[in-house]
Amino acid sequence: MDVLVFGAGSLGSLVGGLLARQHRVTLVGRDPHVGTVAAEGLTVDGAVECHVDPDGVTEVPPDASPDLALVTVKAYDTDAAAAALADCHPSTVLSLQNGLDNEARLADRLDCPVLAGTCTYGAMLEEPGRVTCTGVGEVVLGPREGGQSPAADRVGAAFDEVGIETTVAADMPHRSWEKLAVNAGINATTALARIENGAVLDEPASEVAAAAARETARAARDAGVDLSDEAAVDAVHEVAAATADNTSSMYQDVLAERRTEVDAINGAVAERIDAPVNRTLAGLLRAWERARDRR
Ligand SMILES: NC(=O)C1=CN([C@@H]2O[C@H](COP(=O)(O)OP(=O)(O)OC[C@H]3O[C@@H](n4cnc5c(N)ncnc54)[C@H](OP(=O)(O)O)[C@@H]3O)[C@@H](O)[C@H]2O)C=CC1
Ligand SMILES: CC(C)(CO)C(=O)C(=O)O
Repeated sequence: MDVLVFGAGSLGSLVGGLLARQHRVTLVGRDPHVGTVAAEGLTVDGAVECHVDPDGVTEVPPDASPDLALVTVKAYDTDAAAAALADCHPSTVLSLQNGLDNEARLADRLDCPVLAGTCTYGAMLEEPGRVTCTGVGEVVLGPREGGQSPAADRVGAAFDEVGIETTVAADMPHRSWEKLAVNAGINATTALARIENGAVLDEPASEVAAAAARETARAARDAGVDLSDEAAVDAVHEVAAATADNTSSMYQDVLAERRTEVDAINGAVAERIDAPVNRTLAGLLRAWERARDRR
């Protein structure tokens, strides 16, 4: 399979690197990382290890026509990804991003099947040319509207072939909303309280996280997806326990003074329904982002 990874930072480099064990892969990202990959190859270390030689470029090549375009930019760069991919007419697109609506925004601009995905692998770009797998998890993917499709089966088989733990799912709307509830509960709470994921199991953080997850479940039901409050809160507890020592991606962003994905997570819930907890969490993170912009 000819795979183009748009947004070869931490996650894109890990998944692209693993796919490059069997497939022809082009990493589109930033220098000096992609230049180093082009010159010296990509090293994957940590929980999975390999050295591979994908192409590394800063723009989608003019002659590209990939079988699969993998979107791994942050949620706030999704529209730019869609614009860049529109010219190369990929046969299939898969988003592995966190946050709501990434797939819908890609589908608005692209004339091919857009698959939804969730990913619980952990990845960290340590230095140009080297990405660490900080935890083996699972990729779940399928048609964004639910059901089955030949495109989802083909991509699932390509991931399986290189040893990525993969499930092709017929209920992606439910799974995407459940992942959103986990991120809505854990990410902003940990970023604002400056705690590791495991601390979300204890009061008073647990009540904040559970309230954000329950509101997310209500927004899911409002959108026609059957996610109960109890299932959403259970998912937060399961993930917080399984990733107890993790610094959530939003807490990492705050520590590194980077923009967060709060608009696509808590902000997206508060945009859809009256959700005071998510609105407050989003407001506090946005206030921090504004102060950061002024510094
Ligand atoms: N890292 C992880 O373990 C996991 C991440 N995710 C999700 O995956 C997504 C990506 O996360 P992550 O990999 O950590 O993020 P990164 O910021 O590490 O990677 C995204 C990369 O894409 C680059 N990029 C953005 N726009 C362009 C462009 N127009 N052209 C070329 N390169 C571009 C960014 O560069 P620049 O910063 O310079 O713009 C950055 O290097 C997020 O939605 C995240 O929530 C999900 C599960 C696990
Ligand atoms: C699952 C979780 C909460 C793991 O840290 C995550 O997706 C994130 O940090 O963005």
